[in-house]
Amino acid sequence: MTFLEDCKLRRWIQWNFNNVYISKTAQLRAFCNACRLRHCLHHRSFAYITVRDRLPRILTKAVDSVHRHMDTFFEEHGQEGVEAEKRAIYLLAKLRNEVQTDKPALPLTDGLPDVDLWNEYLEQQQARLDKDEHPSWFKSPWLYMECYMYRRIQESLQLNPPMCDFDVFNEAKTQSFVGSQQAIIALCTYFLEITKKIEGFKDTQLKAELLLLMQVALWGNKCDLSISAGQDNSQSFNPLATLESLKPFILVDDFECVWELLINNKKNKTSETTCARIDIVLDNSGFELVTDLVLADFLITSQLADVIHFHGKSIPWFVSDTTKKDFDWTLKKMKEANHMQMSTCGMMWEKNVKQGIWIYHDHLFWTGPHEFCDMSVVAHDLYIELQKSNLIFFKGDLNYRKLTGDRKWNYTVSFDTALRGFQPAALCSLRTLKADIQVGLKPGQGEQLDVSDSEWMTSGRYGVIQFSGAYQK
Ligand SMILES: O=P(O)(O)OC[C@@]1(O)O[C@H](CO)[C@@H](O)[C@@H]1O
Ligand SMILES: [Mn+2]
Repeated sequence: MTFLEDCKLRRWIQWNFNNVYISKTAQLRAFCNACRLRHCLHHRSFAYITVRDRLPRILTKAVDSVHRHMDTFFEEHGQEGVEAEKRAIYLLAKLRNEVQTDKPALPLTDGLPDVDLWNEYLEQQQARLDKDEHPSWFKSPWLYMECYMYRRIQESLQLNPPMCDFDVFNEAKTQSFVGSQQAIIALCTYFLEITKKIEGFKDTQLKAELLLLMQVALWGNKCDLSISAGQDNSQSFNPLATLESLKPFILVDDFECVWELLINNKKNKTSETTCARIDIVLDNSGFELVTDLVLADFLITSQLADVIHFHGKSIPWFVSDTTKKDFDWTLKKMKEANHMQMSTCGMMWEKNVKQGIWIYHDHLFWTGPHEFCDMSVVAHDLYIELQKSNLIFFKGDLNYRKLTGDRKWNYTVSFDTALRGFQPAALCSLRTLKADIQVGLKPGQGEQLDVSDSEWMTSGRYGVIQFSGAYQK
């Protein structure tokens, strides 16, 4: 086919696609292929198994959590509280039925500030389908529907005061922290030993400790209650003891890029006025949050950073993601711990917050439906804020899916390409693989893993330290 013929064919396909002259199913498949978003159409896909099995289990646990709270609510709010809980349980059970029977997604009605954004997104999804078709749990993009479920959980509570601030995942998150005590003690003990000697450290020693603590923060991402559908998966052993054995499971290791950026920043700091800022887009509370706080403290103590900005979630999200309440509770529990190393860290961290060295944000964008390449338009204020950073760490799998748009990329597509223009600053993903999407691999690397370990993309056994530095300020 000549170049001219190829161009004509492409124009014809595009014209047909735009003019919907192709059958509905072919259109939907063409839509899937064109945007390569992952839907649940394929009954063996991880997306399908998630929506069919895991999301209903998470909703059942949410109902159980509200149920278990009934007595407390009666004591606090009397019969009005009990009635509110019953209505919330009804809405959660209705949501579970909608998921299991592939009902159409519904507009939100709870009046929270992001309602219009969510409902406009729903309208955009609808506009891509025929009039008699509707965005639904098994036919619409997995990323959107999974985020939408957590926003509907919030609606179930928001519509029934005084349930608005109830966190259906709170028990699971606090249990995850309590169950990880030994690992937290081991990590804090190690970290405090570093802080005693760090003044005399050469750059090579700083580099070695940064690598170690970034790996601890990477593997801390295994402790995620969405993948376990709420089943406890605390960190039960010393996280430092397994780092060496886990190294082969790091599929992309851009640590050197991160180190070069940070140490050059530190050396080139012109004056005391220039402030080296690092942002951490948080993921799960519990043990993973503690690994992030230790990493953040190391970045300050080593003078690789002067200020750390944390970004958490504004509502309970993907079961274990960190909210402001979780962040504050974790610092308080650390400080109150009856173990010296934990309480010492907790007091240091509370001081960092009080002195403005650590700053916490929870922009609504992080609990919205959008991929990160939409941020500069949908949440321009947040994009501008992130442009002030020297380096942004993105923790976890959901952030990785939103960074790369949850497309079915080929394994060897570059990370920069998959970001599709999302470049507020240099960024580094610390992610354990728990969804079937991965970019930036070497030729043959993904195919080899397909053969050696069929679950390599979803088991959480593998991880990446993946950097993108080409950005326009
Ligand atoms: O972002 P995290 O906590 O690392 O993982 C979130 C997660 O468990 O939830 C989704 C599947 O339900 C996937 O994105 C991923 O498996
Ligand atoms: Mn998470």
